[in-house]
Amino acid sequence: MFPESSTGYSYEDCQSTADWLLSQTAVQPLVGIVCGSGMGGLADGLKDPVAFNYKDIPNFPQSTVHGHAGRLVFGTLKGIPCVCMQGRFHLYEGYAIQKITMPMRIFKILGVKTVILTNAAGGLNQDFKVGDIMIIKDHLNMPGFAGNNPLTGPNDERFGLRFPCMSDAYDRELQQLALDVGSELGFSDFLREGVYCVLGGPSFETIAECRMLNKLGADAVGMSTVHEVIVARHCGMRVFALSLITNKAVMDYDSEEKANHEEVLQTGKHRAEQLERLVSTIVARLEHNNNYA
Ligand SMILES: O=P(O)(O)O[C@@H]1C[C@H](O)[C@@H](CO)O1
Ligand SMILES: Nc1nc2[nH]cnc2c(=O)[nH]1
Repeated sequence: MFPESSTGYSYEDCQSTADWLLSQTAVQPLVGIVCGSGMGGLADGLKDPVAFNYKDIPNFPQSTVHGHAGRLVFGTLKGIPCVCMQGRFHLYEGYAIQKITMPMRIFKILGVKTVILTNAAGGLNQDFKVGDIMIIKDHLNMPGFAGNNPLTGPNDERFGLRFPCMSDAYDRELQQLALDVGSELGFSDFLREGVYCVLGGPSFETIAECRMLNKLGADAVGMSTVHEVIVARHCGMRVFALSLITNKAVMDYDSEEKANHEEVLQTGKHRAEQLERLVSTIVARLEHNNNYA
């Protein structure tokens, strides 16, 4: 039904990839970061980086999308040991959903307690502007409605429960921390909260689809993150996620705007500096609150 949908990676496969990585770096990460389209600069902020190309990591898929470098970078951010995916995997690249989410299980075995995910998204909420940063408070999992969920297949209890709860997927303390940090940094004017909806992509949405998603309660639409969140929560890591609103979803038949990947990457560059400050300050505060887990 879906690409290789019944064949995930076994616990042993994930363990051997994690062991391989740990044998090559002294960094034992407590925080895992996933960079969205055009946001790879987040990884460049890591001190004393040790980087691996995905093609050199056993069992790892390859990045195929412009704006996703395809490197796993270990290092410290404000003194906190981190691992950063400079490039993620998407359903539309043709990978099985279990494959695109496998790095979350590697994070878990590496010792990561908190995962911070970023993405580029189209703004459906009419109050949002291009360049806004939306703290994700909840999601709509459209591929999941059609039966494409990363936890499909045999459940290995070493990762987590067969039926994990998702009503607490996005950690509320971390959302509040991000609001506080954003306010201190003077970012409140472009910091928002909302619901992210994932679709399969790679085509952008029609006008009718955008209108429908907005009516269903989505504030932003994209092609990632939710699958990773489900797998990260399944194995008990705390999750914080944010969307950079890179373009306004087209909701009006008179509009001349057309969604395109170049605009997405451009907006990422514009907000890169603030995004990096927001994320690194949140990471630093995780230490102060001692709230890794
Ligand atoms: O990896 P993210 O979700 O940031 O990437 C978004 C979705 C598509 O991959 C791409 C469209 O421009 O950006
Ligand atoms: N599906 C979707 N993904 C995006 N990623 C960045 N912008 C968009 C968008 O408008 N729609």
